[in-house]
Amino acid sequence: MHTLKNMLSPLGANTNALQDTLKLVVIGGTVETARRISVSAWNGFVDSFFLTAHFSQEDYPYDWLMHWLSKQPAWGRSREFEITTRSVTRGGITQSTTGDLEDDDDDEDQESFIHGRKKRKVAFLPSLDTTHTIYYRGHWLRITRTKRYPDYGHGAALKISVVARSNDILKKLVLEAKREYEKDAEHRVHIFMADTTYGCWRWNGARQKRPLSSIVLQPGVKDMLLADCKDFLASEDWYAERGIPFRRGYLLHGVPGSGKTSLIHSLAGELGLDIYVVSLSSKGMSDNTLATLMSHVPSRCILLLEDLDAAFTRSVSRDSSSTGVPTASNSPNNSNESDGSTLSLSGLLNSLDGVAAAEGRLLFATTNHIERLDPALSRPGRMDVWVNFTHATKWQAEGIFKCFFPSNSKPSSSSSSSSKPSTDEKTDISQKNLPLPKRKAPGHTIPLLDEAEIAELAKCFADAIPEGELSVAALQGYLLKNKLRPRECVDEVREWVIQEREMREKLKKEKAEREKETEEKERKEREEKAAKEQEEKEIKEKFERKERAKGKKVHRVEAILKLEGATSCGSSTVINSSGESTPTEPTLMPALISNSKSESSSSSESDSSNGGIEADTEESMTSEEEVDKPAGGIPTISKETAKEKWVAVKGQPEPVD
Ligand SMILES: Nc1ncnc2c1ncn2[C@@H]1O[C@H](COP(=O)(O)OP(=O)(O)OP(=O)(O)O)[C@@H](O)[C@H]1O
Repeated sequence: MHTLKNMLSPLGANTNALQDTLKLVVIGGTVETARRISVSAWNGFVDSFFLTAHFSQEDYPYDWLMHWLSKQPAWGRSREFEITTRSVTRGGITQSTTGDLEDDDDDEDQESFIHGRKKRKVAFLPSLDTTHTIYYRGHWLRITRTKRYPDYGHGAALKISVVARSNDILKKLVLEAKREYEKDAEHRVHIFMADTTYGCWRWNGARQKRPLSSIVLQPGVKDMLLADCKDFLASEDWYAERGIPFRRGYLLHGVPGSGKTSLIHSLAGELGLDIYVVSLSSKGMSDNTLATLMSHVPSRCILLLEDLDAAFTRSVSRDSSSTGVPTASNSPNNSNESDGSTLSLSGLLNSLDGVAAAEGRLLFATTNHIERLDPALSRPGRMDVWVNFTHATKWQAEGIFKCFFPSNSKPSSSSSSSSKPSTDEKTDISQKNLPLPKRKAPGHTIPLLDEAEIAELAKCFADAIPEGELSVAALQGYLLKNKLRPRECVDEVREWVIQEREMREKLKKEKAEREKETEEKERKEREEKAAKEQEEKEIKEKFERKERAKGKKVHRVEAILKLEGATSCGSSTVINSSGESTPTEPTLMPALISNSKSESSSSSESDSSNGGIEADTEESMTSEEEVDKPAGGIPTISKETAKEKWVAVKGQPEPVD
């Protein structure tokens, strides 16, 4: 300090202020350094005593823990946290926590609406990049949530540290979180979609399970499928013993709106499996991407390939060279051309059952056009069970009517016989548990009819529905419109069927007209293209003929000059590629040069002397004559020479066309 004082003394009165500033800087720096040292020492201490577990968003334990954390009362007291009304986890479960902003006395079972909109509940979560401490089973947990790729909006990670001798506490924590997560996710089906950009699966939401009884199919179909799936999932050892790949494929094909997708969703709920959806025609799909996706499918899940035929409007051949690039003949959808999709059928087949393909999954594929599928794709081993979905039968119409209208559970005495479906002998076991009497009455008032009346109405409804003409989705649409008027719905159904028919006829006509117009347009385009091509061809031919004619002239002049050179004491002429000649000897040559040089002009003169009748295409003929008869008829060489020249020209080999 003394030295500093000595150094600053020449500065006079300002010295004191400067000294104070410097003192502050030195003290501040020392304090900050001490703080940093103590923080890093503390971190070192913590790291050496704490057990730390890391959880990545890409894996399930992250979801379990986030779900568990969202339920911890500690967040209600925390001074820094994140509030969200979005789904807390991949499970899409928004939890009512201690910090819930809604009234706590809201009945869980009661639907709560404000102005027709459902009230949103909020969840409290650990905020990003902050370390939170919560107490769990006699231990203090330090929890840090970070985002690894903030720019991409995903890739979060969780770090949990605890002071403990063994990692039992962390194991207990993860198990508890898993149990709670699974309990809450019990009533939901998780959907994952293929991300073709990154070649990974993205969680797309969790849907409420759909009861299998709400799917109305011909008797026995659902039972058969459910039993088959259950049997498969339970037979891993059986497959292993026989060396058969542990995979099973189901091909659901048929008309649109017949319940293919709904059935898969329902089966997933029944079997407790997640659904992994791949749209083969999506942008950027390639053999490699598909193979990567398939190799990351978990062992017990449903893998759904939607609209299988759509992918192969681009590639119908099993040829390994097939790149999936559309061709004129097999590509009705030319927009695929530039979508970057390079999926080939062989690529798909390899990813389905190649060495890297996942085992233990149930493969479901849907298509509206089974006839478009390559037999290699639908052969047993790839697609073991085929189910055809048709338009609604009367039996289905009756079933779906019963699904829509609840009845009070007391059957009337008069109707026990008529309450059975008309085709009672075909009893679908899964259809027995239709949720009719058990269903909770929603907010709006559906008149509760007794079972007998419902059965009667359902039968009348089915009678009015033509067999195999309308889709179940169309029937559902009609019933939805009349969901509060079961009786009127039946009274008006015949009228609706007529309207539907008319509408379908109209749409069919419009479609036919559109197709005709498109065809006409395409035909015109083809014709225009052909005409253009023809025109271009003609121009090219004309040009080539001209070129040939020029070539001939050059040859002939060369021949003449050679001939002349031979007769006139060895004088020589060099003719360059453009047909111009360069005399090396003056003897006789001026006349020859003028002859050869004036060829083009003489040609045009000759043309004009013919009154312009000879067009370009005839130019070669005219030129030939001109070589024999020089322009203006003035002989530039002697008769004898001309004769020799004629002989020489005729002696030239004709150029091959
Ligand atoms: N057999 C059925 N039982 C119950 N509901 C059905 C049935 N078929 C269709 N639906 C209803 O129709 C709607 C469309 O059904 P879904 O999407 O399952 O048909 P899809 O056959 O998969 O059609 P697409 O081939 O066009 O994909 C759904 O809301 C579903 O509830």
